[in-house]
Amino acid sequence: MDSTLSLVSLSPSWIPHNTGIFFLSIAFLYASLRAIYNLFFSPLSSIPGPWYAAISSFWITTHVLRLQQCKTNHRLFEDYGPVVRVAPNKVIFKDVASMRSIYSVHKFDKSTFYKSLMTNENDHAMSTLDHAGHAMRRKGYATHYTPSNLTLFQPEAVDCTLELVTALEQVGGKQSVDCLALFRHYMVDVIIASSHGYRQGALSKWIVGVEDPLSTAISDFPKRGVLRSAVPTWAWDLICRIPNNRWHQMCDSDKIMGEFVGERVYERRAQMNSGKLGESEKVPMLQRLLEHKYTSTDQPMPDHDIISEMMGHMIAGSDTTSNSLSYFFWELSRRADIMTKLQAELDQAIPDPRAIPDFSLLQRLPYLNAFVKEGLRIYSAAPSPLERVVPSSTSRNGALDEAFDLMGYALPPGTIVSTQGWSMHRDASIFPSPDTFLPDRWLETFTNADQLMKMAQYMIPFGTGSRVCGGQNLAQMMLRFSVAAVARNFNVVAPPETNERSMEIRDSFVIFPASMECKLAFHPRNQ
Ligand code: HEM
Repeated sequence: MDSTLSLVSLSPSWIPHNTGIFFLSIAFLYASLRAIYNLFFSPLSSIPGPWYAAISSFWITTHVLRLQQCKTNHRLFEDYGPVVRVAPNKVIFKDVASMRSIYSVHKFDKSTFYKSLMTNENDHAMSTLDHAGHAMRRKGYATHYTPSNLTLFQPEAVDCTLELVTALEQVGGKQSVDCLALFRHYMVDVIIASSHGYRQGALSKWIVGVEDPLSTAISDFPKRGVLRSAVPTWAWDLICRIPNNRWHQMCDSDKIMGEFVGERVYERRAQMNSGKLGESEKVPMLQRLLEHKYTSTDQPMPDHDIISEMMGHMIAGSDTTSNSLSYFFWELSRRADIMTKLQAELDQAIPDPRAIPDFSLLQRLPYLNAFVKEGLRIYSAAPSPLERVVPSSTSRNGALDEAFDLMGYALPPGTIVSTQGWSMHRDASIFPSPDTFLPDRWLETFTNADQLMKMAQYMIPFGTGSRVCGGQNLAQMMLRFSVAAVARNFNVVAPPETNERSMEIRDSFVIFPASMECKLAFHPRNQ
């Protein structure tokens, strides 16, 4: 009894008079104990990496916010080897066998990072985390992007590309154009043509200075996402009220796209219901989704899922392709040697510069293909860590709490694990002089078949495994159409403001130039 009393009477003297300091001390003690646990006692303690990355996520977050995550991770691989702990619960690796195991064999679920890519406050294929839920969604759209189905949309792709050439001719090299915007509008037209089945005319509007609100919304969406994830909901509602039209437009980008797609969904459903749509082999993706039934429920795909899926493809397909193209042409503007070889091949293959050949012919042009592959190696649009989560069991017999073996390290369930294209594509043992843009490394010779196969295994510009880019065939087609048509018709010149510094790569899942623009002049060639 005495002792209890003395404890009670003693306790106030244990608590510092200032409660703020008391709670700060508790927080500090907790953080220190956590840091000690993370550093010395966590199951990930034996994995190489800087100590400051192991104790908290703060360090890697600063690099994410500085838009330098890929380069930072790459330096870590150089310093610590192919497996690195980058945060208390995050491990990155650079290894082909582990990559196959995680993305293709075990098909780990995605990390919650992907929720930041949700559209219309709803999931689409890319943001669906779990494997089963994703498989159901992917089934709805996958056939749209098969090579044979895309062949049906070649006329639209060619039309859009000819419009691109005409637009550049109108400018006539007299002034430079921002390629990020130019190719975004081009890709919006292509994607809308194949997914909705009509011409948006975004590029023709842009070239005469008329805004296309849909293209603006697509470009605003990622910026909105970054802001949206950084502030709490109540603060988001407040900052969206800042009285500025351009600001409102950015805040509303998700809504603008949602309304655009929503209207088309209801319109097309009405046409389908009234039997106005005849039988046709050429079916836009929207119609495919409207006819799709989820296998788990045998119910039609709900409209809000269709809207989000359509929006997801607009976002996934436009800035990725346009940013890659901008970097491809920037490279051509400063590498006369490459442009000369490319134009020599194109001049022969495309005698009439305005007659864009069939895609099957472009696929057979060795230098064009080598150029695109090298472009996707160095300027792959999404070279960031593709995060997955170690599940509670990776064994076939369903044993629980089994650690996953990653190159000799046991990763417990819940660990976030990833590889990044940036580093796979810059592995010097596979790609000699990895930072040099060298299309010739991809050209077949009598002796390099093994080397080419190895290089192909390390190439993941479109991701890999069950979550590989759904639109990669469309992207591959459009990269070839646009490079062939533009390089056949124009020489590319970079004005002084477009230089190493302005084009330095920043990454926020997708890459973009530090200056947020890529101005280039396209001078018509003397044919
Ligand atoms: C150069 C252009 C492109 C690049 C570099 C690229 C890259 C990628 C990557 C790396 C992923 C995988 C993300 C992950 O595993 O976490 C992905 C997913 C996806 N991409 Fe692309 N992409 C491009 C163009 C396109 C186009 C043109 C479309 C369609 C119009 C598209 C639609 C998609 C979709 C739907 C997904 C999600 C796939 C799924 O989970 O089912 N992409 N893309």
